[in-house]
Amino acid sequence: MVRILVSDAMSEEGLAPLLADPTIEVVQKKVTEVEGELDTFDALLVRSATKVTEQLLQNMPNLKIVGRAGVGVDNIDVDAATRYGVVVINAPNGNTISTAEHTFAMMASLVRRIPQAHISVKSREWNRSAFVGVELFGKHLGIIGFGRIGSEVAKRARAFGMHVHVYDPFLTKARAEKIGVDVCTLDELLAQADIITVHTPLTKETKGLLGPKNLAKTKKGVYLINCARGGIIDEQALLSFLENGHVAGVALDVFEQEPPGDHPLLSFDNVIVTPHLGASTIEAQVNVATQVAEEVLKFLQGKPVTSSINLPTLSKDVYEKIQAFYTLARKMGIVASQYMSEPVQEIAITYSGSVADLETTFITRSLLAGFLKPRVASTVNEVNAAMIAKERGIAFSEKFSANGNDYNNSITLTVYGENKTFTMKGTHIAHYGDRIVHFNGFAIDFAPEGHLLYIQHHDKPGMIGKVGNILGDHQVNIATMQVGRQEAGGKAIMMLSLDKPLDDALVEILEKIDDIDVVKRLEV
Ligand SMILES: NC(=O)C1=CN([C@@H]2O[C@H](COP(=O)(O)OP(=O)(O)OC[C@H]3O[C@@H](n4cnc5c(N)ncnc54)[C@H](O)[C@@H]3O)[C@@H](O)[C@H]2O)C=CC1
Ligand SMILES: O=C(O)C(=O)COP(=O)(O)O
Repeated sequence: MVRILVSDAMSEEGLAPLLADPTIEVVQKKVTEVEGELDTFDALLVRSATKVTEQLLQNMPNLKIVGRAGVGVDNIDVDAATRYGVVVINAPNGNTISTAEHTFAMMASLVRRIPQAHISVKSREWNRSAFVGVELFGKHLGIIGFGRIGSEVAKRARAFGMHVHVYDPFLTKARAEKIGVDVCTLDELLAQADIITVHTPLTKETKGLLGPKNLAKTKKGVYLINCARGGIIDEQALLSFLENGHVAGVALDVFEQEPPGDHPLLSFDNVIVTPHLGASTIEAQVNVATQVAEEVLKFLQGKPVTSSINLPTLSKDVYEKIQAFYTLARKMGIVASQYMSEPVQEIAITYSGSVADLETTFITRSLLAGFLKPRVASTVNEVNAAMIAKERGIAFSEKFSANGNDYNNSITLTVYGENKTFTMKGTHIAHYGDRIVHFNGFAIDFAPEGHLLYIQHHDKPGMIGKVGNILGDHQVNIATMQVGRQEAGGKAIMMLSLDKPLDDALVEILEKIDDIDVVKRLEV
């Protein structure tokens, strides 16, 4: 039974695919309520409240995937998750419209002082002159961060007759032209805007983006809005610019600390606030929960996920094309790692023929994961394979060749060790399967599967018989046997597929046979 912990409030309708699956148990509780059983969960679904720290990941050794029902993953230690081989996915567009609408609601509320007027009337006052606002029409709106939400805000602003200025260092000219916005530098935006709204993620670069220096560059009487992440507008700096009257008003949905407690910003009449409600609509919550539920389900069924933060993104089409090579590469990695039972410095992979045209990042990661698996105690998979290889000083490279070298497709793997170099070549043949067609300098043809026994010997009459007799005497059945040699009477190899793994004693007996140089068990 797969166990999924849903530790923040999530739409039941969205979670339906998981709740309906009889092989899955969904536990909807806070982390603190299940401390004794954290090691039993396979998946963790969160919103922004749960902090997925390295400590929590350590306490959940069975965890395979974290699903964020929303956009921001700043509450998840993605680096640590990657190190532990845990996939992190989010639901990137389910709450875009809701957050853009909330931003706009905040903007209108801010300039027309609706929350303040509301409190006044509820207090039985009728003070029309105290709540004179300004129009949005004709004003200059500065949007910092022009991704999904920023661009939806821009559409709405244009419908209100506003002039839109955008700052986003990663926005391509082509996209800006297509949307028809005025792209400017941050300084230009700060100087021109009557209202500034931020829609970036919280990163090292955006933390404090609107701090004392940049706030000083804004127009006197500017309005500021943050419906993205607390800290993009520096709260301390904001206090002084409100105190000196430079900033006319602020709308905040998010805070550096949530909840903000008794924060001095809350005392200002011209600061309006909501408790991180950007994504809090029925529609957005169904959308994001559905997106993560479907993705987690796919992942648990071994299918590719499309919204991973720490894995290359794969569409279903691409996955179907690479699937066979992904499996072949994994097996080649496992075999090579056992054959090269010594420290290695470099793994070079050449993709030839039809496979060279495919998205190979994932195939390479699969090969690396296979290679590292027998060597590392912790989980190793496509998420962390490249990182673990780097940590262990193993360089890897990919080369591509249109020519399949006698095969429609092939993957050639060369492993450079401290004392020797090992090469193998594999191919995938439709309706036939994975074959290793070159091994350690010998042409051969075997399936990289099950309990394999590799023997390197001198090409002499009777060698096959000797090996066969010893295995037979010890009740080890040989399922298949392939042989290869470089030249008659020279070096030769046998690759046997056995019905059960060989024990150490039998390996020693085989090693003692005259003219046998190498005996290696390869478990795939
Ligand atoms: N208040 C709420 O409940 C919600 C808040 N959010 C937050 O809104 C923010 C934006 O979300 P999306 O639009 O979906 O993300 P997105 O990834 O589509 O857009 C972010 C944009 O910021 C830009 N950017 C990155 N670094 C920048 C920098 N240094 N300066 C200027 N631009 C920069 C990126 O190029 C990108 O275009 C995120 O922080 C997200 O967590 C999202 C949903 C709900
Ligand atoms: O999606 C995001 O980034 C949000 O900020 C929404 O947060 P929430 O899921 O409402 O806690």
